[in-house]
Amino acid sequence: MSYAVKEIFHTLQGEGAQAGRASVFCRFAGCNLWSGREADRAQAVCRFCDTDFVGTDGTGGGRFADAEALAEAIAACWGEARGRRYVVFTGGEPLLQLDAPLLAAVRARGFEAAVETNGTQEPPEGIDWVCVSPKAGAPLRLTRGDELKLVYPQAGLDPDALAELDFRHLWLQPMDGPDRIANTQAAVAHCLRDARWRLSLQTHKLIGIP
Ligand SMILES: C[S@@+](CC[C@H](N)C(=O)[O-])C[C@H]1O[C@@H](n2cnc3c(N)ncnc32)[C@H](O)[C@@H]1O
Ligand SMILES: Nc1nc2[nH]cc(C(=O)O)c2c(=O)[nH]1
Ligand code: SF4
Ligand SMILES: [Mg+2]
Repeated sequence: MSYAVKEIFHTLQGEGAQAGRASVFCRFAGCNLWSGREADRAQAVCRFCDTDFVGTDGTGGGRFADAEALAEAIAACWGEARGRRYVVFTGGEPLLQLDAPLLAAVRARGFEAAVETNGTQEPPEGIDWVCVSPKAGAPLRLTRGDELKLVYPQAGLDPDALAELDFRHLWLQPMDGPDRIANTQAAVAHCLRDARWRLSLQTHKLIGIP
């Protein structure tokens, strides 16, 4: 299968339990919950997205003919850095494209693989770290994983119900946008009310890295 990739970049994971970890981000093009066009945002299922995932024109992006070609680009992006190699597949919605051959190809190059997903799709076997971020109005099919990251607040998503699912870490991530400050205060207040949840800040935005 070929892959449409918006961008590939080397940075620190900014969010969740792996925050601060050097990572190659492979951002796939396309999502099932929004076209990515601003004109469609108000009608989309997911309306608060902070990401441009349209096309293949970003840094290191392109159309990759097969898993070997994409894994080579990911390995080249990591370069000669020391320590455990780590790739985060995101998007867009990565589970529309991530498949067993690509996981095998990055593993063969020494990578552990993580995914950031909206939870509407079943993942292939063999992902080392699964982060699910459910979206109000979208079917949640993936109800287990390593971390659940709830962008907060979202009308129609009940933290109490989500806390019962099978995840090792539960995060509230304040929704970025015009209400970021109020959303952050609300997330802090919820973490104080219910210590099952911890606060996930988008630390890469705070320090101005990708
Ligand atoms: C751009 S999404 C791509 C992966 C996948 N489609 C998903 O939604 O999980 C990456 C992460 O950013 C989060 N996110 C998107 N827009 C956000 C916003 N405005 N504020 C805070 N987090 C946001 C998502 O919930 C997800 O955890
Ligand atoms: N540094 C950094 N950390 C991230 N964690 C999840 C991200 C994403 O867009 O999926 C992201 C991102 O875009 N940049
Ligand atoms: S599901 Fe993820 S990529 Fe798709 S629009 Fe929502 S936040 Fe953006
Ligand atoms: Mg991001």
